[in-house]
Amino acid sequence: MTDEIDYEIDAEDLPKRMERRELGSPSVIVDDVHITYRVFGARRGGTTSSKTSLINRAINAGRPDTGPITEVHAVRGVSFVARHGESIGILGTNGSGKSTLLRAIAGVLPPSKGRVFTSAEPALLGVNAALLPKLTGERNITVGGLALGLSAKEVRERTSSVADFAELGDFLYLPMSSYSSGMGSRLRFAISTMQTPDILMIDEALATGDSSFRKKSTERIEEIRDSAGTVFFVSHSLGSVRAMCSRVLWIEKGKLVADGDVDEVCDAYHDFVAGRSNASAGASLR
Ligand SMILES: Nc1ncnc2c1ncn2[C@@H]1O[C@H](COP(=O)(O)OP(=O)(O)OP(=O)(O)O)[C@@H](O)[C@H]1O
Repeated sequence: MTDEIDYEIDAEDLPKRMERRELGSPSVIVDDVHITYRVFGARRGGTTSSKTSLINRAINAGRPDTGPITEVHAVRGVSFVARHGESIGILGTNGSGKSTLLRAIAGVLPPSKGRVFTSAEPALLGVNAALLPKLTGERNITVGGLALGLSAKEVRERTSSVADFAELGDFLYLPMSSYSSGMGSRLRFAISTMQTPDILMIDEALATGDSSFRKKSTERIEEIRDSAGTVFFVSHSLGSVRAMCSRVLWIEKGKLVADGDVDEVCDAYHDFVAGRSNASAGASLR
């Protein structure tokens, strides 16, 4: 499908490419990681056989019936090593396992098999980053800053610069539920980077930013790389990945199909998506 690549960002809107840097020691080691979701109550394709469901029924007698269980094998044996100073783009078509992999690296989802080692606790910045819609922007900055391990004094000192970065204006004192999606994602980015994280993981969070915010956030990502941090960046925008990343991982159906040079992997991914979309257009004409 063509909408899997975001063509809406103009090339001139994008910041200039990030400079190459000397790479440091490993910051993240992902070793043959598999992640399987178990979905309860699915109606079709459940993994329970009639024999096991009989046993389950006997064991669960008297408990509420959750129905059969379907397993979704979202990540299948992914391995790579990330180093300090790298900015790594993660590409893949819808449902290929990008967000799942990111959440496993962040420690939010335990792998069902394999291991993840990180040199520090990663800061996961995603569309679902835990900000509380009923609280004002100001309170969210306080809660987010404390959750990142800053002291109350540090949070107070940094609140106005976070609000300025997120361009909230007077909305700072209004509940987040009144924010536009762009404001929300700017605030998420500003909070997640109020302390320079060793490992920053960004999941589509810049998609709603305008070009000036993209420029500012790219500069902030550069600063994080300068301080020898590692940045992971999940995006459907090939332009942003080309501009912001020094390496690209491409995941398809849960498997790592390419890991390497930004232009080589982006070009191959582009051709793959274009080929799929041509094939489906051909199929619909028949
Ligand atoms: N909580 C969940 N429970 C069950 N299955 C899930 C869950 N989250 C994701 N999945 C499934 O795991 C697979 C990978 O999903 P994931 O969100 O990681 O893909 P993605 O590459 O980030 O997709 P997208 O680009 O559409 O955001 C998909 O088949 C999805 O349906």
